[in-house]
Amino acid sequence: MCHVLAEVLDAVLYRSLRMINQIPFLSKLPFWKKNILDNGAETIAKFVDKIISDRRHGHSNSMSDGPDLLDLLLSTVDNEGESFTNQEIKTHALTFVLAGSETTGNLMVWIFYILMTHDQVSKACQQEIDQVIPNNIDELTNEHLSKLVICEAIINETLRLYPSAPLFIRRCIHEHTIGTEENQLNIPVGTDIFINSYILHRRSDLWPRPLEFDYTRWLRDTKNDLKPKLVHPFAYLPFAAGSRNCIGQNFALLEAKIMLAMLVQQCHFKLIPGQKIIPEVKITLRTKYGLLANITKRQI
Ligand code: HEM
Repeated sequence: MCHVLAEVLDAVLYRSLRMINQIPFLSKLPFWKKNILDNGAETIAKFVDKIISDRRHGHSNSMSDGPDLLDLLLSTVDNEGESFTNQEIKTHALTFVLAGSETTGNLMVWIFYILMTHDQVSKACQQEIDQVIPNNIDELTNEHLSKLVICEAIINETLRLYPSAPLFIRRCIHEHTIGTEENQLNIPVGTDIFINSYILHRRSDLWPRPLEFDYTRWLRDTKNDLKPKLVHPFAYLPFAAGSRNCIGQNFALLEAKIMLAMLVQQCHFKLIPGQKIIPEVKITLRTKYGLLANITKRQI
């Protein structure tokens, strides 16, 4: 299934970047990886149908302590007592899996790439975690997590240099004219605009020393605990913005902080030398050839 998903994501990206998916007439023609998209979509739909049907008939259970997302989707009713249809459950479940797994997974890869290549960052991170989190703890509490300010800053800075979802599209609903008097650009209603946060986050007019990994730019004010103000409200868009921004952003940041804290507390990571680390966009921003590390248990 992973192989099919990867192929479909690849086809979606190929078609979106060539504007094929955005033009209804072109999107129906049997070219440009359309067969991969159609066959893949069918395979994935069957796979998810089976998961839903197994859960409905009690052949599978939530693997967490309480109900999982699928249980919630199956049991939710609206004000009129109507449940979600199978199609709606399938769409929501798939959206959450697709939007929530590769993005956070790739964020963790980039965080560990930074830690393994930036000694000072790694030391500061480990020191903070060792200070805040007792060795024998089973579960992190909110109190522990809110004290991990360096971890928070490292996550923010990693998402600046390596935003895991670097491309998103917005459609213009009011005509706009942007640019300078000599160099004006008119954007008519209906224009699809690709926003590239990878480039946005590296703009030297918005970020001092834009290519340098400097987590201290995100450290909160020690007196009032406020985050530093951005030079422009839309200078930083790892989770997009507006009414269709990432619904899972708070969950993702919390999940990333917990994983970072537990892994750094328990393990030692060393980059295997001689690797080419090249960022590649396949819907999400990943390392083209993976990231190999030696992981050993820390003596604590
Ligand atoms: C580091 C992790 C994550 C990043 C960088 C990220 C980024 C984004 C971005 C940029 C969008 C906007 C896409 C667009 O407008 O086309 C988005 C949408 C979305 N994300 Fe995330 N995301 C992350 C994690 C998650 C998680 C963990 C979940 C779910 C548990 C999630 C669920 C969603 C959903 C459902 C949408 C669509 C919202 C809508 O259209 O109204 N994301 N995400």
